[in-house]
Amino acid sequence: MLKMKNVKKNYGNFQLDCTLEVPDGCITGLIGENGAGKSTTFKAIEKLIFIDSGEIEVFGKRHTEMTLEDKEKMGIVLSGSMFSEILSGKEIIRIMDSMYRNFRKDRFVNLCGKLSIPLDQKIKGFSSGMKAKLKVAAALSHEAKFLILDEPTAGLDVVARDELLNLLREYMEEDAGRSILISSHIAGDLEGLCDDLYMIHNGKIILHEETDILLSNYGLLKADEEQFRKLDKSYLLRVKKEHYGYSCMTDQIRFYRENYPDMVIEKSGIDDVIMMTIKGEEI
Ligand SMILES: Nc1ncnc2c1ncn2[C@@H]1O[C@H](COP(=O)(O)OP(=O)(O)OP(=O)(O)O)[C@@H](O)[C@H]1O
Repeated sequence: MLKMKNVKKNYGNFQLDCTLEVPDGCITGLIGENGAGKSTTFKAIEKLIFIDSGEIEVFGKRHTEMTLEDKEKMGIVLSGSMFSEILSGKEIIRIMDSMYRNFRKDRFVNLCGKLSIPLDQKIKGFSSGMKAKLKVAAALSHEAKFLILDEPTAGLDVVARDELLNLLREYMEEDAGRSILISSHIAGDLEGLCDDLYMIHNGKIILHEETDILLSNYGLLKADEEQFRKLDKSYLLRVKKEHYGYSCMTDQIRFYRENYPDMVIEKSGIDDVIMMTIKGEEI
């Protein structure tokens, strides 16, 4: 669905250098802290900015060869506001209808009902959660094959976030050929949804892994100085000095559990993997 190869964009001290892929039928997540480069990556895909170098391919076509029809097959959620505040939900329907040949008004109205978005009110009266939900309802209403969702859960409470993630799962179930690229700085949102995850830090992809593997094979070893000295370090990815000795991240938790039964070894959550990848040192 999407291939990005060495896509570079310079903004003064910041340089994006991104290589990633979203396979057909998959949900791929992009996780990174504020300023990591998530929105810049999305804007590059959506052709909202010029890139300095690199290659982007969407729907098997080079970016430069994309037609208006191809663009209509992308369902986009931008991180900032997308619709003018003076518009009402009903006016959004008119705009969407004129923009997308495949706009499904009944679907949009139905989604807005499900998400408690009042279509007769102006957007300026919406809460930030309602504005976030409106953007997703619009992206899901024109038969897009590829959803590109930049922080769609930002500003949502736990219940609304769950509702929205369920809508995305349903959208994928309707058609096996659809794909999603979704960003968040909340790992919990993405781990229950995505097939694979990329982590971006300072504009660079620092880790790419299937979510199942991240959750089943990655672990954190807590070793004192003596344990660390004797430890087989073949399968350690990152090490960090701690007051008790060292915390070590591995993607072979079974190996260490079998061979070091006396050591404290915990499964790592995605937040741990992010922390260790950023703060830990390579071994
Ligand atoms: N138009 C621009 N001009 C100059 N610098 C920019 C511009 N857009 C983004 N940047 C810089 O690029 C870097 C990455 O920003 P980006 O918005 O991609 O991060 P992000 O991961 O989406 O962050 P957040 O989670 O805060 O939205 C930041 O340092 C930002 O200041």
